[in-house]
Amino acid sequence: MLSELTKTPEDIQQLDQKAITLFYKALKDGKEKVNNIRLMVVGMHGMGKTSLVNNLIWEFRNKTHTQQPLSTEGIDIHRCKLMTDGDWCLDEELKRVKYEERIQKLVCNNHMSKDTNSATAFNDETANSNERITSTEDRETQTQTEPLQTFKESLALQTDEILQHGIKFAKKMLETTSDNSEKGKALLDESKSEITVSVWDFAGQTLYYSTHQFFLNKRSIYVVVMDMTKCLEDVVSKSDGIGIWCGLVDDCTYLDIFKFWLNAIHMNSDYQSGKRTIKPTVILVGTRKDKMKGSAEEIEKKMNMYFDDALCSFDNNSPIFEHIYRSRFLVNNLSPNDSSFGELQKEIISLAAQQDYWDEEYPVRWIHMEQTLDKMRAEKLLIVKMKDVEEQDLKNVHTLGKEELIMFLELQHKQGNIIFFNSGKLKDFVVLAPQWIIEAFKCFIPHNQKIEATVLKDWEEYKKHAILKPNVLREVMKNSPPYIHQYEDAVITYMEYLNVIAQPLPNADALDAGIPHTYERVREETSGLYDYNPKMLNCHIVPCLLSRAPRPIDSFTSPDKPRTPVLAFVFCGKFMPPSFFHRLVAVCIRAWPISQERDQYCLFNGLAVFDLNSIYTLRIWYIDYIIYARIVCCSENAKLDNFVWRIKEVRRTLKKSLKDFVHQSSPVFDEYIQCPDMKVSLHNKGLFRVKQFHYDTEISCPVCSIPHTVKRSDARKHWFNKMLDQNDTDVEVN
Ligand SMILES: Nc1nc2c(ncn2[C@@H]2O[C@H](COP(=O)(O)OP(=O)(O)OP(=O)(O)O)[C@@H](O)[C@H]2O)c(=O)[nH]1
Repeated sequence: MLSELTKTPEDIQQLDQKAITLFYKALKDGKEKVNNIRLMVVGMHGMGKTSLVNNLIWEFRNKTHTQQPLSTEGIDIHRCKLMTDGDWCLDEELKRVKYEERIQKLVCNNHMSKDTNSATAFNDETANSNERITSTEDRETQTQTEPLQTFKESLALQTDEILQHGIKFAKKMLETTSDNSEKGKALLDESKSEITVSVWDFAGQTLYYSTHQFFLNKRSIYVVVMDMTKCLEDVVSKSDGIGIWCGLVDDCTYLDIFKFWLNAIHMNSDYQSGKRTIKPTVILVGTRKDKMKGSAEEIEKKMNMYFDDALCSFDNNSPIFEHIYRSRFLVNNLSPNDSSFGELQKEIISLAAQQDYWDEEYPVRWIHMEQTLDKMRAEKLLIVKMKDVEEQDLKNVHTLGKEELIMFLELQHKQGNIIFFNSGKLKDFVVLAPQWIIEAFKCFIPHNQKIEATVLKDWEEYKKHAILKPNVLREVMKNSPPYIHQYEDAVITYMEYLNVIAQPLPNADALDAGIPHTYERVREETSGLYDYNPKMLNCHIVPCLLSRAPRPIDSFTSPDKPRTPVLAFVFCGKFMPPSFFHRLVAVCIRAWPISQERDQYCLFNGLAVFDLNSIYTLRIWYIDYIIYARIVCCSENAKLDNFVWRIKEVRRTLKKSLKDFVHQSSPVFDEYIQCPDMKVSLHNKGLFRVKQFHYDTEISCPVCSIPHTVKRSDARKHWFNKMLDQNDTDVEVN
């Protein structure tokens, strides 16, 4: 019943009962509506994103701001607040006042609640019913929660100090106003506003796709920026930043880039099929209006045609359309006083106000911890140890205690403000500035680092074969900024978690050569996968750097040897970021030894081979939006039927990993089997949707020269369970 009065954050509803009880207890001390808008400005390098962001923020537009934002090459984040006229100004100097006001409000509310106790009584009653549900668990949490009265008293003691600050602030603002500054007046009026906008200016690195899950989420409003002077079909030239684009496709066009961003937004949107939860969050913005020819009406029409053409390249029933907001904007960034910027600001706020998360309520007593994190950020800390956060918590007026602190951090993570995982080694760190993760990723990408002569040879091997030996890792760390190398453990842990790097297993030869067989087997709960950590093989592989071109896939298999049909994971919307394949390779590297040919790992750009045992190997490769897998036996006498349980296990590992990479519950890929009679595996030919065999016992093959059908039993042989014949559902193919 409490949730009828309180707009419970959706993220809370997904927590367990114990955490929910803890949250409601925290709410009893006061709650506040939180309306933070995350605005993600995305698009390719040079499209005009930064210029657009500058025109949206008062200080940048009027060039009054000298202080550099917390910035990395990857993303600039500006925290803004609304002024009375709807314009946005930087929030930095107001932060302290904002916290004080929020606390004052809590104190007032609590005083009032002494007189009119109905709401609290209701809360108490509901909480009591919660207590009844989880009585034993709750006793534990109760001991961690400071009594409400003590909290109120400690706040009351602080009230004077808070008011003093409030008065000081008011004076300061009046002084500004006496300078006839319109802005000063507006700020003073509006300092009560609860709406904040954090504007994220993304550089165009598609290479960092593995990290996008931390930035693109369902709690964001997106502005996708396109330069109206670039034709959709034009190939992006190297000087336009293809290095940054980094091989998503060769010869990629502006249309590819547009589609890349919309697909990336969709994949990270937590869209649930069937539940129709997509609400438009994407605003399309065209830049360089000044360079377009024609009347105002004509150029508006051209902009609409441009975006219509771009959107029409998606399939008819694509969910992408549901993300797109009806209003589009055309701007000239060189004209800061153009009214379109104000209109865009208003549209962003109104769009955010329509989202499910708008007006969600959070405990006011979390303000201190928010402030603590902000203070740490102000000290330019991008990442901190969890124990430091715990220490700070103890110093706060109201200590949250470990359990509530963890819940607070997990929710901050879900909102995209920090990165925090309460599991494995990751729980020892709190990433205060999510862009740190891009910095960490970047140090593994060779650029013009100065390399010690003693390491040069291994460095060259790293660039060529993506093998990161400990000395190269040390060198990479040495060359990185202090906030990276001082946190080397965290860098490695996060990069392993993201499957950017992986430690290989020793293969059978290495074991025969006397390398001890006792691996430390660590279950990383965060990845859900077993992570063998053979200490003696201390090197890592960085799959996204694999550049060696593979031989044709059929040179790896012979039609005369026992082999499974080709299993294909076909991505919906004809889009799969290459990083999905790289991450899958990382998972496989941890699961099975990498096959070797003439003492070289069989790892290529787009293809990898693993030893499942001494005679069976797994090949995985990808082309465009399809990932393929085939298991092959090198002994003519062996029977695949004797290996069936391992084959199914391999499929489950591949499928589960791909599912984990996608941050939404609706399926984004489908499983297909290639015609088992095809001698040579051809890309996107002779593929049969496995679920189709639920309805059909055989399907005719349109590809093979000799007309034939593919039988259900043949299609499902090896990779799938026989029981599928009866029990397969459309949701899960086991
Ligand atoms: N004529 C004209 N030039 C523009 C417009 N918008 C941006 N520019 C220019 O285009 C260049 C690139 O603009 P940026 O805003 O830095 O582009 P970006 O997308 O942020 O690029 P990255 O920061 O590299 O990702 C700058 O020289 C801008 O002055 C526009 O509307 N009209």
